Amino acid sequence: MHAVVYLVDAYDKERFAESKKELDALLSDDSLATVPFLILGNKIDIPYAASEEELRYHLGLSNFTTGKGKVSLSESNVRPLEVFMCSIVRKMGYGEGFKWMSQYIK
Ligand SMILES: Nc1nc2c(ncn2[C@@H]2O[C@H](COP(=O)(O)OP(=O)(O)OP(=O)(O)O)[C@@H](O)[C@H]2O)c(=O)[nH]1
Repeated sequence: MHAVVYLVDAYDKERFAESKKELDALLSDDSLATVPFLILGNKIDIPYAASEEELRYHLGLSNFTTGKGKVSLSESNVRPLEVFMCSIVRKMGYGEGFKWMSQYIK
């Protein structure tokens, strides 16, 4: 596997704990230890949806993301991981996420 794209419903706040549990299981999977993780917070077209900061907090990623834009991690042992907010129905946000992720796929 070259990458993981993890799509979270940012509107479904009651299930953030469940999302965190699933994500933690993937993050601790040895076979995925070096692959980039793109976390997408979907449904931001709905006003009640969580903000990026809120989603990071609930998924336990507040101090864990590696930076947007071009961040070279090849010299380090750090796994690329970033959160991008999106609305799939509005076709927005995820393009930036996939672009970010593509720089880390060998
Ligand atoms: N408002 C909005 N609705 C969306 C978006 N993306 C998908 N949906 C809608 O969400 C519905 C799919 O429901 P979800 O609950 O997200 O699907 P799921 O993840 O397969 O189901 P669960 O595992 O039960 O969460 C469909 O009606 C989609 O049209 C989005 O960006 N904005």
